[in-house]
Amino acid sequence: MAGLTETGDKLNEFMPSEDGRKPVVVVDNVHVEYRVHAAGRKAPGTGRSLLNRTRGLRTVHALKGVSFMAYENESIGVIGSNGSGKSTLMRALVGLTPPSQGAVYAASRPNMLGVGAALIPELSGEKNIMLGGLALGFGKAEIDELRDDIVAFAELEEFIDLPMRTYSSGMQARLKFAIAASKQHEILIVDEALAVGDQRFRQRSEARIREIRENAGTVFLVSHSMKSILDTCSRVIWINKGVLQMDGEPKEVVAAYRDSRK
Ligand SMILES: Nc1ncnc2c1ncn2[C@@H]1O[C@H](COP(=O)(O)OP(=O)(O)OP(=O)(O)O)[C@@H](O)[C@H]1O
Repeated sequence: MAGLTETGDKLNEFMPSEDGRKPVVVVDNVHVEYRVHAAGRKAPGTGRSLLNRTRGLRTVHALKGVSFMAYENESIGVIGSNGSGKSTLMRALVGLTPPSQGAVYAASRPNMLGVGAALIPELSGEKNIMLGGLALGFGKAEIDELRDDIVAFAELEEFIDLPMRTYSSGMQARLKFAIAASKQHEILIVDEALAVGDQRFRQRSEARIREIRENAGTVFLVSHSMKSILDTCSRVIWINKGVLQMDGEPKEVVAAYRDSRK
C-alpha cells in the first residue's frame, strides 16, 4: 500500500522503549503535500484576476518532517488547532495519504475506527452490523456471535430493526463505534469519534478504548476535548502547523498547548 510499509523486520532496527516495549509504529520524517487547484480572486468590477499567482495549482505543505515512535500498550493523544495536520498524520498512518517524503513503518496495518463507508442508511441497524462486521474482516458466524453485544453496547435494542437513516446522529455514531470496537485492534486510530454521543456513551467508549489498549493494542486518539485526552491517554503529541511541537506527558503537553492558545 502506498505510503505504509508493514514490516516487522524494519521495526527491529529501532530501539525498544526504556522499559523494554517494542516499537509498533515508526513515523520517519514524514512530509505530506497536497496539490490543490485555487480559483484565484477577481478584482472588484473588472472581472480580471486580482492575484494571478493565487490561480492554478497550489501546494499545501500539511506535514513538514514529523518523526516519532509508538510502542505497544500506548494510548497516544493527538492534539493541535484546526488545520494543524492531525487528520493528515492519521491518514498517513493508515496508508490513505502517501508521504511526499519520509515513511511510516508499522508492525501491522493500523485501523481507523469507523466503518462508516461500509454502512448503508436504507438498511436496518441489524443488516448494517453484518455489513460493518464483514468490512472488518469477520466471518458471518462470528458476526452472529458478536451481534447481541454490539446492539447492547450501542443501546439500540428497540431500534435495531429500523432503517439506519431514521437514527439520530448520536445513535448512528454509537452503532458505528460499537461495530468497530467489537474487534481487538492491534493499532487503532480514533479520530474525534468520542465527540459524538452523550456523556454516558463517551465514558463507555473511553473504557472500551482502555480495554483495547490493555489487550496489547496501541491507540491513537485525535480529539479537541482535552478532558477525553487526559482521561484516556498515556502520552500526547501536539502537532502545530505541520510540525511536531511537543511529545510527552499528557498533563505537560496539554498545559503547554492551552498556554499557546491564551
Ligand atoms: N484533501 C485535501 N486537499 C487539500 N488540502 C488538504 C486536504 N486535507 C487537508 N488539507 C489541508 O492540510 C492542512 C492540514 O489539515 P488536517 O485536516 O490534517 O488538519 P487537522 O489538524 O486534522 O484539522 P481539524 O482539527 O480542523 O480537523 C490544512 O491546511 C488543510 O487545508
